[in-house]
Amino acid sequence: MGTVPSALKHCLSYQHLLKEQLWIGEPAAPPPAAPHPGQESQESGLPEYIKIVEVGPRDGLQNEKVIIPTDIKIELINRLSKTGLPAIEVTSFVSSKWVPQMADHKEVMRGIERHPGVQYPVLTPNLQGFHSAIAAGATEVSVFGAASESFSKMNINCSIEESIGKFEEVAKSARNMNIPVRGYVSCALGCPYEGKITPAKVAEVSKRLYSMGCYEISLGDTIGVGTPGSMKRMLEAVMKEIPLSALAVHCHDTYGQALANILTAIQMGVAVVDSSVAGLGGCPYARGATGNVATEDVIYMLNGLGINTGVNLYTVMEAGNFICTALNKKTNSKVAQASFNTGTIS
Ligand SMILES: CC(C)(COP(=O)([O-])OP(=O)([O-])OC[C@H]1O[C@@H](n2cnc3c(N)ncnc32)[C@H](O)[C@@H]1OP(=O)([O-])[O-])[C@@H](O)C(=O)NCCC(=O)NCCSC(=O)C[C@@](C)(O)CC(=O)[O-]
Repeated sequence: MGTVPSALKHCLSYQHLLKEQLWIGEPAAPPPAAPHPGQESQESGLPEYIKIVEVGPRDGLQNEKVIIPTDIKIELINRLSKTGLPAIEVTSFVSSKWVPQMADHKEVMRGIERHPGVQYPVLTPNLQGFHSAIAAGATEVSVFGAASESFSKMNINCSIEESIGKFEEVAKSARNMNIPVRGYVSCALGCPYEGKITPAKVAEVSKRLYSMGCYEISLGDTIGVGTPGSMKRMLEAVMKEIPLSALAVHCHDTYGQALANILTAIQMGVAVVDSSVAGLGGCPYARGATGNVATEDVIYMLNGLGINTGVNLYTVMEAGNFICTALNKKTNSKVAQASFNTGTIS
């Protein structure tokens, strides 16, 4: 390399490292038998396995200004189903007047190819949504509450107390049909209308969702304002009420803190992480909030920590490329940006 300028030297060696897959990570083999998230810990104390819940097709696409054709959504989900992801949130059974981007929920649900071992949850805010979801073939649903009164009102048009009543109806019907229910708590680290939310309020709403039978509680940093400090304080409060094995984190990346917040959560033992391919998304009721942390970036970090996810990073990047091309937008995943720029993926 005697005459190669130093900048180019750096570039060559960077590509060499990528080729060796030191950073990208070998396509991970799926875990031998679907382990319970967080069941085992590494010597470092970090979980051996982390379950990634892909929320891009719902949380990501609900926030796009244009209405995305149904066949593009179906193709995205079919591609994601082949990556090893254990759970892909498909759509929402909400009012099409409120969220027109999800109006084709039935067609999407009916159109996707389901892969064995993959869960396909959908959002259902009330019994009406639950019954439509089941009629369309849903086998898992999520209710979505908030730790902020104002956000609850803006998002689902009712108070926290009223929402709990609606979720209880969903949980009861789901129990009778053996349908698992996941629960979200939005504004866990801050609210777009009220600002600060106390960890005690997050713990209280989480406990109510868990007590009604939600098997997992996903704690949403809806507007991405959290920091590792506020994540730690919030989790400490919630962990007093709910077993760690039932907790997930759902971090938007508005302030660039999502990966740091996720690392904090997994250091505390949380073993379920929500993320969105290409970092798509936001929330229609949280103006300015950017997308979820990119799935590609989470897998890259977890690969580097030696944590198994069973997910193939390359195929997720390809799915990300597919949807970004369809939307004519740039990926928000730093890992995908770096890999495409260096020609590792073409
Ligand atoms: C919750 C509702 C439906 C209440 O909506 P509402 O207007 O209060 O409901 P209503 O019971 O008074 O009924 C009014 C109309 O809505 C219909 N309706 C009633 N329920 C349904 C339903 N399930 N599906 C379809 N239609 C429904 C109902 O049939 C009726 O229709 P009309 O007679 O006027 O023609 C409404 O407020 C809504 O759709 N909100 C949208 C909520 C939403 O999707 N938000 C974004 C997802 S949450 C999120 O992104 C955060 C999360 C989960 O990612 C975590 C985080 O980041 O924090």
